[in-house]
Amino acid sequence: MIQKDNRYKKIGIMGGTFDPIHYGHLIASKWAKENFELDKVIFIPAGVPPHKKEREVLSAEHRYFMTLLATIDEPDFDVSTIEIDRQGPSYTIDTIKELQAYYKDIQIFFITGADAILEIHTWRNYEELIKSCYFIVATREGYDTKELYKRIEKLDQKFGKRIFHMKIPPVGISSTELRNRIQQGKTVKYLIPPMVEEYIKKKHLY
Ligand SMILES: Nc1ncnc2c1ncn2[C@@H]1O[C@H](COP(=O)(O)OP(=O)(O)OP(=O)(O)O)[C@@H](O)[C@H]1O
Ligand SMILES: O=C(O)c1ccc[n+]([C@@H]2O[C@H](COP(=O)([O-])O)[C@@H](O)[C@H]2O)c1
Repeated sequence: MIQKDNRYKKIGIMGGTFDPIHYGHLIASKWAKENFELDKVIFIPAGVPPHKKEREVLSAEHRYFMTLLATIDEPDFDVSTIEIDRQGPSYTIDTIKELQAYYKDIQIFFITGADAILEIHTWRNYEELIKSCYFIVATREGYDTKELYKRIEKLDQKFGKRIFHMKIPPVGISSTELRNRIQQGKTVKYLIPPMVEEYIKKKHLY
C-alpha cells in the first residue's frame, strides 16, 4: 500500500468502454477509493477503445451519458470526456500524460479488472505506462487469481511495486452479457443502475 503523502492528491482513474456501464465497474471503483484512500475516482469512457475493434461500439455520447447517470449520486466519482475529446484510439499512456501535465500534484492509480492486466504487455508503450502511474487490479470472476498474482509478481520484479491487487466481491457481470440479455429482451434489473436501464430503454439501445 502506498503511504498517503499530503503533497499529492491520489486520484483513481476508472477507464473503460462502458458499453454499458454496470455494477462491476462501480464496485471496483468504490472499493479502490476506500482501500487505497483515494481522493476521487474519475471515470473516463474511452472515445475509441484500442482493443475493441472486433465489434461496433455504441457512440461515445451514449456511453458518456450512461456513465454520468450511473455516477451522478456519488460524490466520490467524477466523469471526464478527456478521451472522447481526443482524436484517434484512446491510449491510456496519452491520457496519463495529459492528466499529469494538467494537474502537477497528483498520484494516479489506474483501476482495472484482472483481464486487463493479464494483457497489459499489448498496450501502447506499456513499459512507460507502468512507470508513470500505479495500477489497482480488481479480481474478476472467470479470471484465475493465482495467474493474476504471478503476473503482478513478474511485473513487480521488472518495474518495482507499481501494481496492487484488490479483492472485490465477485461480480459476475460483463457488458457483453448485458448487451446479449437486452437483445434477447431479458431483464438487466439489479445488474445496472436503474437510471442507466431507463436510458437504454428510452433510447432503444442494443
Ligand atoms: N465484473 C467486473 N469485475 C471487475 N472488473 C471489471 C468487471 N467488469 C469490468 N471490469 C473492468 O472494468 C474495466 C472496463 O471494462 P469494460 O468497460 O470493457 O467492461 P466489460 O464488462 O469488460 O466489457 P465487455 O464485456 O464488452 O468486454 C476493465 O478494466 C475491466 O477489466
Ligand atoms: O493504451 C492501450 O493500449 C490500451 C489497450 C486496451 C485498453 N486500454 C484501456 O483500458 C481500459 C479498459 O479497456 P476495455 O477495452 O476493457 O474497455 C480503457 O480505459 C482503455 O482505453 C488501453
